[in-house]
Amino acid sequence: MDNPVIVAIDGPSGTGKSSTSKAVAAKLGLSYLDTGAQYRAITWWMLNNGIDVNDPAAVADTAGKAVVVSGTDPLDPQISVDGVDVTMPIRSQEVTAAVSAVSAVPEVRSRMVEYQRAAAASAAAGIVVEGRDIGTTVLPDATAKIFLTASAAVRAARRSTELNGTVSVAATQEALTRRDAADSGRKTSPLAMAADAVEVDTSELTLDQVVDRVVALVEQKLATVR
Ligand SMILES: Nc1ncnc2c1ncn2[C@@H]1O[C@H](COP(=O)(O)OP(=O)(O)OP(=O)(O)O)[C@@H](O)[C@H]1O
Ligand SMILES: Nc1ccn([C@@H]2O[C@H](COP(=O)(O)O)[C@@H](O)[C@H]2O)c(=O)n1
Repeated sequence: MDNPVIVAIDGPSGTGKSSTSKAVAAKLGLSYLDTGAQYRAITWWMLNNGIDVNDPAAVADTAGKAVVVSGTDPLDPQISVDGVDVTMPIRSQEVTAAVSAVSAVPEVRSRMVEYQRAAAASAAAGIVVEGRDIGTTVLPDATAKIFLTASAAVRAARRSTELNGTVSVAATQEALTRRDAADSGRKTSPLAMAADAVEVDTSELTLDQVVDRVVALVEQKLATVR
């Protein structure tokens, strides 16, 4: 039997990782894991339990207490913490503003990485895993590694459209640039492109074009290893 296919899709905020990863997984018949949702879920739990998310010692002390369970169906990705479905609440502005501080704490990362490697190991056909450090740290032996990029202006415009213009493009761009700087600047497994990843700039591409390009890259890789 063929080895499971592991696809790592990393990149800055709003470059299209989730949209692309779900579609690629569905097309290739693979599982799907949104690691950003896991960091958001533990952040939601900390905020909900009155933990000061700007106090790394308090975050580290409580990092092991929450049980995060991620679904891996690309057509219906769900996530829960301590049995509470948090699929929607983890997208709040409050969680988005706090998540980079929580994800920078090494104790949080080591727990999430355990979950992520376990999900990859148990995906029978294989899995598409999206995040910031999948190709560099979590799954360095992935079959294919993609690093999605797009200009900050394009990302902000797309996100603002998604939010029906309720947040201005300028404020959206400022927030995503700040989050990228925090994620790139942290000590433990920062946002970075793996040396053997292929960069795909999505600025001028439709989602369908990005998906086709990523599927082609995975198929090319598989042709060389199988
Ligand atoms: N190629 C594309 N063309 C147009 N819009 C796109 C494209 N890719 C993604 N989008 C849109 O851009 C927005 C951000 O996409 P998505 O949530 O997939 O990015 P992300 O990298 O997972 O973001 P985050 O890092 O914040 O989780 C969504 O509204 C999505 O529909
Ligand atoms: N592998 C990862 C994935 C995410 N993060 C952190 O989570 C935040 C939210 O991620 P989204 O993809 O949902 O936007 C992100 O800003 C990072 O702080 C991470 O550290 N590592």
